[in-house]
Amino acid sequence: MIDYIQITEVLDEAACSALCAEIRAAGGRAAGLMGRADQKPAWPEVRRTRRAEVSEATEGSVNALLARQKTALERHFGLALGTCEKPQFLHYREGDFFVPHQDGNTPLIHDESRFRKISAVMFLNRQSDDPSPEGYSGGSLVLHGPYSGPNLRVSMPALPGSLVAFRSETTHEVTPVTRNERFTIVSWYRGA
Ligand SMILES: O=C(O)CCC(=O)C(=O)O
Ligand SMILES: [Fe+2]
Repeated sequence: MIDYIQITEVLDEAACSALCAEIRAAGGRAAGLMGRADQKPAWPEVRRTRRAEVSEATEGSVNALLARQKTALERHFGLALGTCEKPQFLHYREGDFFVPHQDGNTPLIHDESRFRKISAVMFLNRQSDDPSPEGYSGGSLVLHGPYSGPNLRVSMPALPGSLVAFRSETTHEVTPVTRNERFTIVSWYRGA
């Protein structure tokens, strides 16, 4: 089984549109991977997406929103959670993706990722196969079952304004965007 929770309507339509516009306008830079500071800044074979710097006010309101979801997530996952990492404001264009990976809390590597307990993704625009100008195609967030179990793949419903959360050790990927632009915000809750 893959354990995740989706909380709908954490952002309303107007907030989603404003965030997409701010992220698009910010331009952003190729997003990197967590790791040592001396590594190359981007890994286009592994992760291709832009990461935008938004205003302090926007980042502050997203931090507050993430803090408000904490109790529901603690209850769902049976974990005591602490603070969230600095949220990443992501802009995927056609062809952008993130290969299957874990965000942290695995016994694989001794870096900052070991403090991540719960990964959270907020969807800011709609995934749709009709050619609507606001929607995108492809770009599914897919969670994978653990390697010791059956070969499970579950696509998360990309409902704009919703937040999806899962344990950071869960393998997941973002399949390539095949049309238009995809906008998400991601962050990680650390343990208490
Ligand atoms: O954009 C997404 O849906 C998820 C991105 C992701 O997996 C990550 O940033 O670690
Ligand atoms: Fe991830």
